[in-house]
Order: sequence, then C-alpha cells, then structure tokens
Amino acid sequence: MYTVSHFVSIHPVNKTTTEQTKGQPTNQDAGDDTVIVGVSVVLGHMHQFFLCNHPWLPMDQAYKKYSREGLFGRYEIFSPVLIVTDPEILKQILVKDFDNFTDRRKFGDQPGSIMTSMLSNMDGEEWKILRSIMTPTFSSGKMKRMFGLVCTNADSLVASCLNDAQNNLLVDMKDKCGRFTMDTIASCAFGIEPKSMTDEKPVFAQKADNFFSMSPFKFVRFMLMFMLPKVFDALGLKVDTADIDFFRDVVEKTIRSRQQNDRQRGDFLDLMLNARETDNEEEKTNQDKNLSTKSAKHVLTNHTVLAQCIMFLIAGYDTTASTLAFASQLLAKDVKVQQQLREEIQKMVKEEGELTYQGVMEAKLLDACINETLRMYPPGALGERKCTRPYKVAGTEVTLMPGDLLQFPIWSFHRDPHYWTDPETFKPQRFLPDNKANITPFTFMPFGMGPRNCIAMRFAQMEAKVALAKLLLCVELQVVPGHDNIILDSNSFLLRPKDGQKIRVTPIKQE
Ligand code: HEM
Repeated sequence: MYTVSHFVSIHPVNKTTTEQTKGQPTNQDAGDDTVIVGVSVVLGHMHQFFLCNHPWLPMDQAYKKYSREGLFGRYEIFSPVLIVTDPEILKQILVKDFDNFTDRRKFGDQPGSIMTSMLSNMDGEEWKILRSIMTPTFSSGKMKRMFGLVCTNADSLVASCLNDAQNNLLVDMKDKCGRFTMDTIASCAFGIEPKSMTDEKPVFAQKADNFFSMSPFKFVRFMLMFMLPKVFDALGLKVDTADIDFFRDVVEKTIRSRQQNDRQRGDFLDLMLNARETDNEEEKTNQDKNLSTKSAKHVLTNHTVLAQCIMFLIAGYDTTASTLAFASQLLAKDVKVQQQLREEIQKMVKEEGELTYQGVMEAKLLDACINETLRMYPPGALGERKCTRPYKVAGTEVTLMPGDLLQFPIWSFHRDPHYWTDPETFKPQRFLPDNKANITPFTFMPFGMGPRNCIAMRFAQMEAKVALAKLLLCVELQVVPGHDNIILDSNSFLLRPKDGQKIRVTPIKQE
C-alpha cells in the first residue's frame, strides 16, 4: 500500500487497471521512474507557478507527460497532492464514493470571517445542510420566474452594445458582460439594482473584478492562505479583503430593509431568511417533543446568511462574464457558426413570438456553442477535493488518508487530444445531440461534477444563453484586427480574457 505521501515522493506509478494508451507519453518516456516533476527543495512544485504566465499551465505541462498513468503527484511546499487524470477513477471519487470526498481545502480559515463561512468553504454536515437550503434557489420554477429579469438585463446589455456601435466604439465584451452578470445576479437573488450597465464607474462590478484579480502581493498572500494558513495567521493577515467589506455593507442594508418592510420576492434572500424562520418553528416543535435536531438554524446564523449572499454576488460575476466574452470572440471569428446560431434563434422567435424560457433552454446549437466555449475556456480550470475517510483508489496501490488533497485538471481534460479531435479548434457540433455520445464521461466538466458541483450551473447556463441569443438577434459580432486572438489574463486565478475582449458589433437590419 502507498500513502499519497509515498506515492508522490518516491514510488513509480503502480496502477493495474488503467490502460496505457499507445503513443501517449508516459513517465517512462520522460526518462523518470517517479511521477514527480522538478521538485524544488523549498516550494515543492510551487516555484512553477511563479515561472509560468498562468497558474494552471504547470499542471497542464505535467498532465501532458503523465496523464496516461491515471494518477500523478506534485508538491505544494511540503504537502503532496494527488492529481487524478483517469476519468473512471474521477467518477468514483466525485460521484460514487463522494461520501469520502465531501470537502475541499478551505480558502482561508479564520473563525468569524465571511470567506470562511461561504458554502464553497464549508465542510461535512454543515455544508450538506447549507447546500440543501440553497439548492431550491435554482429549481425549474424559480428559474422560470427569474427568466424575465435576466431578459431585461440582457436587453440593457444589447442597448449598451448598440450605443457603442453607434459611436463607432469597439466593445469590451468582458467589461460589458461583467456589468450584465452583476446586475443580473443582484436583481435575481436580492432585488438590488446596481445599474452597472449605465454607470460610468460600476462600483459593484469593479469590486467583484478586484476580488478575482491577482497582483504579486495578492499572489503571495493567496499562496500563504492556501498552503501555509498558520503562517498567514501569524503574520496577522486577514482572510476578508476590503472588497468583501463593501459587499458586506450592501447586503446588510438589503437584509435590514427586507426585514423592516416584510416584503417577499421569493428570491434567494427570502429563501435563506425563511429557512431560518421555518427552522425556528421546527425546532420548537421538536423541543416540545423532546427531540434533538441538528438544524438549519445552527448553520444559518446572521453571519452565514450574509456570507452566502456575498458569495453569490462574487461567484455570479466573473465566471459567466468571461464565458460570454469568450463566446463572443469565438463566434466573431467563426462567421458561419455565428450565422447558423442566429438563424436557430430567429426561427425560435418566429415560431413562439418571442424568446421563451423553454425555447432558450432547448435550442440545440445555442447549447452546443456555450458548451464548446466552456470546453475551450473553462473559467475554473482546476477542481479539488479533500479526502475525509481512508480510501483506497480502485485498481491502484494508493490509499488516501483524511486530509489528503486531490485535484482534477479541468483545462487539461478539455484540451486532451486523446478525448477530443482537434481540441484547439472551436467546433460546437461536438455537443450536438447526435455527437454527444462520443464524449467520454468525466472529460468535460466546466461546472465540476457530482454533489459538490457548481450550485448555480443551470442559472449560469440560462443567463449566458439569454444574453448570447439577444445579442445575436440584434448585432453581428466581428473580429477587430489586433484583437483577433484570445489572450488569457495571467493576473487572475480564474480563467478570463486579458484586457477585456474587444470586438466590433454592427446592428442587424430588422426585417
Ligand atoms: C459559467 C459560469 C460558471 C462556471 C463555469 C462555474 C464553475 C464552477 C466550478 C468548476 C465549481 C467547483 C465545482 C466542483 O468542485 O465540482 C463551482 C462551484 C460553485 N459555484 Fe460556480 N460556476 C459558474 C457560475 C456560478 C454562478 C453564477 C454562481 C452563483 C450565483 C456560482 C456559485 C457557485 C458556488 C456557490 C459554488 C460552490 C458549491 C459548493 O461548494 O457546494 N457559480 N462553480
């Protein structure tokens, strides 16, 4: 038996089930009988992050060498991390044996901090209770009700693009779409209207943008918080940044006003506040019956409600905005697919009289274009889980112990020529219903996988589809010389375009 530490430090890969794929580089081809790549004494493999433009590139380089082994390892300072590259093993870990991997590493762990109390950072039972309270936010019924608000915000996005076109300006799609996603999540989840689309200085969007941006100082801070939390605390650093404080003020005011006016919108905020009330009643009934409960009330303090609201504002901003910016550029370049997609949407509108929830969600090419964009540019390029119970990886000699970390390289899976023909080319048809069966399960996972996947996946898809559909009905997207390629921002730990994504839009003459 190998522990992860053994496996990563000394032993060669010893798998028995995953087939070695012909012609693919292996660790032997690399002239190396261990799965370790260039360990530096002080930083483990972390020095590679300092040397590379993009945080996920060192992982991708290692993936290219060792992925056919199914598992490989690397060091974060002194801690070994297991990288899973076999889709079958990943399926076991993320879905079938999820109970052994319910947690992620904490992104800052300071009691009383907002970051520590976000769903994405929670562990075990607390995470389970909170996730089950929050999940109904995105039920089909709620999504249908939010559709109108998403459409209204998408109309403002189109109007703003048309305005730029009229003034002969290039459109910075990342900036525009960031304003759109911020206004959409704020109005859908809280009834707040930041009016970012028309604001010269859209403070909500700028604060959220800041949150995901990296500077050399932020990078070191982030590394310490993630990998050496004790040193982070000893230096007196705070997990919550000033951007978080801004959102804290906004959300606190909104909660107070909701409670004072006793108004219900049936949105995310109501759901959280009501869950607490319902739970008070349930707890009272249970106390009367002398029953003990681990209830939502224990999880849903004022502080946790606040933390989830802030998380939604931040998480809802960058990911979908980048997806839309990438999609716009890819479609601007592929004029043929752009026109086919426009025709699909025009046909739908002709048949149904307007853009409908069902129409948008069922449009096949629209779905394929968003999926192909997310395949090529997944905003979250790397997934992670923490082992919570001893676990032997099937078909291998490797045993994970509680606390061991494992990662799955989403970007690398999405670009692996073993799973995708011509992976560097935008080919939405891969995701059309007739071709979907050719996709190997667990090689496409822009929203993660299993019970701990992205809670807002369906909302994000709907939001991106509505915005793209509305844009294509009104404008042609065109490539601008000098801005014809997608360049990724190296100052962000999410995948996003560098300096926005500039395109030209031209109004379409309405018949
Ligand atoms: C295109 C848009 C989006 C992408 C690509 C995306 C991607 C992801 C990924 C990869 C994860 C980790 C999943 C895993 O570990 O298996 C995640 C988690 C999460 N996402 Fe998203 N996301 C998007 C939009 C959103 C939006 C709009 C929201 C909120 C309104 C959101 C809220 C969250 C939350 C709360 C989690 C943590 C879930 C948990 O730990 O239980 N995401 N997302």
